[in-house]
Amino acid sequence: MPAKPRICFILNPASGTNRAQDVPALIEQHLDHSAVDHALRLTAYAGHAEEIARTAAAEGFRTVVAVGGDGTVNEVGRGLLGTNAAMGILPRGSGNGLARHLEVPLALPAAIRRMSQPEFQRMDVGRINGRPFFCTAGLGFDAHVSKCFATAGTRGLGTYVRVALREYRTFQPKPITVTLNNRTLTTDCYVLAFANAGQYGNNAYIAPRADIRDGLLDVCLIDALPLRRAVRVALGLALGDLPQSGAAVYHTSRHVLVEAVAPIGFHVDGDYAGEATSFEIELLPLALEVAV
Ligand SMILES: Nc1ncnc2c1ncn2[C@@H]1O[C@H](COP(=O)(O)OP(=O)(O)OP(=O)(O)O)[C@@H](O)[C@H]1O
Repeated sequence: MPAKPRICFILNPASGTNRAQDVPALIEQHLDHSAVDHALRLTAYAGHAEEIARTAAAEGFRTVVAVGGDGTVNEVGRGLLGTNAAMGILPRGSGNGLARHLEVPLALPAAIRRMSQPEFQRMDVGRINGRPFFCTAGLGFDAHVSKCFATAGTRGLGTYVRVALREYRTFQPKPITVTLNNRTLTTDCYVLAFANAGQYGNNAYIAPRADIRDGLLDVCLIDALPLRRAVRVALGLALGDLPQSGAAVYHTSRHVLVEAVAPIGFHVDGDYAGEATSFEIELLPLALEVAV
């Protein structure tokens, strides 16, 4: 009898707002143990999931599952790039942008059952200044909010909205030069988002037309955000019609360069990543296999 495929679940106990869920018991109960063997490993610190994922791939696990939110997905995905293992997701974060884009069930029992007999597909991967991202990366206000969110004490959509409203009162855009598709554009950067998948998480659609397998990033530019436009952007994020609203400008590209006079903060899959004055954003076509 051929050996059963092996799945390694990597659980980030710090992810999400509902930490009481008993993930090991749910896996015992809902995984089809006649179809797959599994291991469960816990992260002990930020960045640990990348190491565990790389080791699991080297040990021959067919699928390595990020049990957490987009931060955990980013770490596991980073660890799996260039390996033969596919990434699965059990969504347990507060936003779950990539899981929602890939239509992974948000209820853990259903997501676990699906891992017993997944469908394997490949997806594109983005990179900003050498750091891989799987869902979105960006400069400006969204990065600033992710920095404030990290120290807000609570998580979830409510905290995110509260922090964004507070910071909106004082945030100032910065001048940048953007080069893409053989064109150079001088503009202000309130938000410059690079979307591999369509949403930030929580069904906030920054680039609803993004296709994770098209070999292109959807680039969304908002140069200024006066109140009326801010209301339209918020509605556009919620309704998924931001491209049609006229409140943001869109491009698609495989390679983008950004130069700024003053340092600008950036985020990688929703986690604040520091400041820089030069950015190179690239797309790696179909660089990761996913189990969905
Ligand atoms: N054992 C740990 N202790 C503390 N932090 C950890 C641990 N393991 C991972 N982390 C960090 O926890 C952070 C939050 O995780 P994650 O992004 O998965 O959840 P989330 O923020 O609730 O979800 P989302 O990104 O979907 O909103 C990640 O940046 C990750 O590096």
